[in-house]
Amino acid sequence: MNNSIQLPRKLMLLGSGELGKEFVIAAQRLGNYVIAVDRYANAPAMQVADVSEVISMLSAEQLEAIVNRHKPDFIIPEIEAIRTEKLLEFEQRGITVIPTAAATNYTMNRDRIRELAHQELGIRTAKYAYAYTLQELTAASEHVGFPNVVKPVMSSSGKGQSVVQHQGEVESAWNYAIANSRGDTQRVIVEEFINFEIEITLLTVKQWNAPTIFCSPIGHRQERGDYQESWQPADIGEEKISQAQAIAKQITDALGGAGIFGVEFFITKDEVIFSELSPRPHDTGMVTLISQNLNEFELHLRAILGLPIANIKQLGCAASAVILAAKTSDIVAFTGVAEALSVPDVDIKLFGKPTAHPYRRMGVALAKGDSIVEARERAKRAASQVQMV
Ligand SMILES: Nc1ncnc2c1ncn2[C@@H]1O[C@H](COP(=O)(O)OP(=O)(O)OP(=O)(O)O)[C@@H](O)[C@H]1O
Ligand SMILES: NCC(=O)N[C@@H]1O[C@H](COP(=O)([O-])[O-])[C@@H](O)[C@H]1O
Ligand SMILES: [Mg+2]
Repeated sequence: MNNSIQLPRKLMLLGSGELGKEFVIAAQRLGNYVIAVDRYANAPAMQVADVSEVISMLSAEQLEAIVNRHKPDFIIPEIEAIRTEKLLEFEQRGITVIPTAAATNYTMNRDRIRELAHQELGIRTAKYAYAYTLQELTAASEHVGFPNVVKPVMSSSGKGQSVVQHQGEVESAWNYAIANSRGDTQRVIVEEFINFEIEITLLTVKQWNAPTIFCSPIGHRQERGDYQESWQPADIGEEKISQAQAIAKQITDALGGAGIFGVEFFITKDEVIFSELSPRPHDTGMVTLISQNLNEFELHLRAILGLPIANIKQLGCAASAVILAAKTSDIVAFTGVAEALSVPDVDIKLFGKPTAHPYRRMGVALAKGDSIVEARERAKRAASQVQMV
């Protein structure tokens, strides 16, 4: 046990959405000082942080200015779209970047992490190819085959992603990907469509001076490349759990550092196929707000600070279902929360995002049940009762 750990610490969070908000709450509960950063004011995590900064996180100069102003002990990325080369510099100056600056660089874009997993570590992934132009995408699609999935190399939550059935749909997939790409790379990845039985997130906790530990697998369902509901535990059998854990260990060891990772897999009848990972809490992992003794945000915090995690206890069948905005609005208000909360073992989190647009995630419903079916049904019903007005 490390008795030399001193609290509070100064944490700078780069990205301040719903995942950051729960992380800040966990950090505040141990009295830490948090600087919440994002591209817009009054972002969810800013509402619970000590101070906030509004900057472009893709700008090296703006990152430099706020790091000099606040002198954090830790820099904790919450999104991918960050000038990660600058994080390498901060790390060299003695600031701890989570999980490491190199890991944030590997996972900023889909191509680097895919090359690490597939080329360097020999991990099974979907067949894939890249393209910089529509012409290249046409050729790459032919190589990968149909149906396939086209995604910008830099994007998240399914932005710019489409399933392509035949050559006639390639051009619109290209245009959609380029229009929704974040950052400055005009590169897309095309992947073989995997007809999986279930997809899971394996929350993997990498610690500085203790073994890597795992949460029980989280099953999820996605639409438009974005998560709609998740549940824990996901029933994939012990053998596939072991296989997924071994892959998650291999790839998180290669990335190094400490913190929680959301490692995503497609599970087919016979195979465990690595998809991608987040070097931070995962959206589908919000179910742990109700399903574990320590949620994914508390686990991330403890791993970062080097605090012990004596046990992770799964508390039984639980589920989450998202609450999405239906239209664009500068006024965010809800009805139906009271109705949703009248059901036992149901909870609602509203993120406090200041504006809405179609499909923007505004909140989440959480539920427990005697079975996964019951927990999912309760979470979905509760989510559908909450309506934006
Ligand atoms: N090759 C594929 N075969 C089948 N389905 C896929 C494939 N790639 C992506 N999907 C579906 O789209 C979802 C989103 O894809 P992916 O995780 O790559 O995107 P993302 O934008 O990084 O999402 P997030 O940031 O929310 O994790 C997957 O969870 C899966 O449901
Ligand atoms: N799949 C990644 C993910 O869920 N990220 C979460 O969504 C926020 C952005 O939301 P916004 O697009 O509504 O601003 C991010 O800040 C993070 O909390
Ligand atoms: Mg994903």
